Amino acid sequence: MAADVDIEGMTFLKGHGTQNDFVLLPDADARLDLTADLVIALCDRRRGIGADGVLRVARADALCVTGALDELPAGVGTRDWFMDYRNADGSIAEMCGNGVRVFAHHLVAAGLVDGPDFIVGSRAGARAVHVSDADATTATVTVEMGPVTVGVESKATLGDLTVAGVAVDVGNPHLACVVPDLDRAGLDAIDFASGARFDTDVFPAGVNIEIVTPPSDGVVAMRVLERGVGETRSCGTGTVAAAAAALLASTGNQLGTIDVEVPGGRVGIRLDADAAYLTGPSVLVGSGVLRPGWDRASNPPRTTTR
Ligand SMILES: N[C@@H](CCC[C@H](N)C(=O)O)C(=O)O
Repeated sequence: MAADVDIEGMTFLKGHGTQNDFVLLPDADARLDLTADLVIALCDRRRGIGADGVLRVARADALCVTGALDELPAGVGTRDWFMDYRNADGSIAEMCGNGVRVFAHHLVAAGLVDGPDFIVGSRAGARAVHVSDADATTATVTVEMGPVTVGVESKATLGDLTVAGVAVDVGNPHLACVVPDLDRAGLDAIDFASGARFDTDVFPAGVNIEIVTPPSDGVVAMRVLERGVGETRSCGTGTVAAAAAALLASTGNQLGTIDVEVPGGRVGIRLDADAAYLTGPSVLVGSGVLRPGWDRASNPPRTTTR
């Protein structure tokens, strides 16, 4: 099947999970040619809809047929709904924890699944979800996030601050830096605007960087610089990485439960031996239709005022 659907006239939805926001494109048969340029235009907060990323809602087998996927990732069934995730810069990432919650909420709200428990496909593999308290606008979603692997120690430099952290694989790469004695005021003051430097030998495909306070009363605070996006108000996989690093730093063991506060809200994390679980909100803000010519009208000819 060829990519033969035009973005003009297509329906979209806008949603967010703890203010990590997404444009959802329902495209069950994966007929849209979802290029990097198109993703960049959609995510642009001035000339597009504006978002941290795009979630194409497609059947897994259709993505294989059109070549968006080379093969079905581990555990994903041919007819599973698949979250075809793209970062705002057009790059493809393996997983998005906030995105999965919003994606699953949309499937329930649109009547595309039978019950509250189902599988969502991602490039990192199958993710089991449980959707509760769902209406057309809000829901709470728990996602089984797969195994979490803590790797080597490494460092990141943001502005004039260099911090130590650990590599954490949550299906996508993270450098989670728990900074001793860091409080919320100190976290707020860190310069995220100029990006970060990190060891490209450790992270050849780039990395998401979390700066995290030590746990206090079962809660950590976190800010994140996302690969392919910049600073976002939340990152679901990042909260799992932060939880594992914080538990490891404070107890010597990455297993347990902890809440993670991000600028966009709060999520709960449980780390078991074989998998992590992320519970948090989803909000479907609205939907609309992309008008003819919107993607060509970004640079209209200048008009002269006399
Ligand atoms: N915001 C997401 C993560 C999105 C992918 C990430 N930027 C990457 O490139 O790995 C989340 O909620 O997990």
